[in-house]
Amino acid sequence: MSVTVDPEIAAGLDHFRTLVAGQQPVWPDAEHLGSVSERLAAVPPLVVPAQLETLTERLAAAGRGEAFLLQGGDCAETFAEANADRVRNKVRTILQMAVVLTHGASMPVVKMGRMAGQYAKPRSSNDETRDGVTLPAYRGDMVNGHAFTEDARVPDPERLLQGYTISAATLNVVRALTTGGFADLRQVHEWNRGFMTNPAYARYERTAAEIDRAIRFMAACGADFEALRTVEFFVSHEALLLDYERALTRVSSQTGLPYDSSGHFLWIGERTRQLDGAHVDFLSRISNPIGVKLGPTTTGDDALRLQERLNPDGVPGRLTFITRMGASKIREALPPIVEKVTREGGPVTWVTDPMHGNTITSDSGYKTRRLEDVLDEVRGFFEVHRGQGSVPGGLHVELTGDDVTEVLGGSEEIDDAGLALRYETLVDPRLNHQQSLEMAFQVAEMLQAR
Ligand SMILES: O=C[C@H](O)[C@H](O)COP(=O)(O)O
Ligand SMILES: C=C(OP(=O)(O)O)C(=O)O
Repeated sequence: MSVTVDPEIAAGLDHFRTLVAGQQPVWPDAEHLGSVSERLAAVPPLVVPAQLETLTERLAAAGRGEAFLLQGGDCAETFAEANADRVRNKVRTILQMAVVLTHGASMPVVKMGRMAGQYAKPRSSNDETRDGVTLPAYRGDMVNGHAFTEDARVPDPERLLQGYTISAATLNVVRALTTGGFADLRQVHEWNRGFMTNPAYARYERTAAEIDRAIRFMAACGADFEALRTVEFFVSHEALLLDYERALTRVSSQTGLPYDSSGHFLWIGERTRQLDGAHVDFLSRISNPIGVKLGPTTTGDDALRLQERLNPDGVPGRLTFITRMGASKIREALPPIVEKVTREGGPVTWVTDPMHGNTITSDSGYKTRRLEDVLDEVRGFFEVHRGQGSVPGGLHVELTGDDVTEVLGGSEEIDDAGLALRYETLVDPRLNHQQSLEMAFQVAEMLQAR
């Protein structure tokens, strides 16, 4: 008698439940979580396997130095800001940065949002205390509310369903923008409209004028520009809430492989990358392209073991290491890691996150970062890879398309007093639209030198 084994069980997708999972909310009602998980297991996927294969190829190209990954978006997306304006502003910022990079370095740019799913956050502390009152920390809109009240801070599984719905709606806007004409390269001037008063925008305008001229020249030569109408755009988030990620995982009837349909690219954070932990186990079993954040305490052995565990077959583009060392540490901390993985491991796409190792508290008490530190870490990243003969394959940044004042510096010289003007993030500080463009111009120069 033949026995049919459920493909999800055969793939060991629930093995992570036997392991330690860091940074999980304490859900007050296990039955409620169970019923939400069942509902999520039946919803349509947000992404499909063919897109994941394409992205794996793109990331492999970035790993070989034939493309460059630009991954950006909010630290913590919120449900309230999942509206057309905010999504459009972020997509536009990424498109503008990509234009600057492509133009400056003649390099295809793989465009990816930290978007449509970035609703859960790891925290340094489980609690937050204000004026003698202690409540559970805010862990992202997919877990609890940001308001400092007892009710809001209780983790609520219904938020997982809301997160799915809002991810779907966000993805819908992203698709409409990237395939419906807004992202057409012939709109390169239009994206800058209303932003013309500072040096980064003026510089962007000159780049746009050159691109425009080149397009008009090619059009006059009879070139077909239909391909410029749409852009390939992927979405990503931290795979933190394993109950959600597991419920969104489907086994493809075509390939027989499990894929997590919650986003194209998923990463594990610095706080949950333990080799014997639940997150590494779960990500080792899905076939999406995946990333791991590596902080300054990572050893070469840690990185090598992760590479062996998460990409045992050495598939190019499957694994991205996103290093986030801090500007003052990267030049010492990164070389031994790159050396070990390059000498003894399989293919890896190396990406820099110059945000998370450079967080400081300003004198007035804001959690912030200095743009100069952020840029210095990117510079260090390029220097280390040049020294090691490896490839700096991409940039991962926390940014917004709006004129917030959360990061110090830039040509508008945001200082400590200026932070108060428009400090809106619920967790970590993001580059604003103009700082993002400034960064793109500097990174384009580094890429050109590469
Ligand atoms: O985005 C990264 C982390 O979630 C964040 O830095 C944690 O912030 P905390 O130290 O305020 O908890
Ligand atoms: C938490 C994050 O980063 P890290 O894991 O690098 O601290 C993040 O990118 O939101």
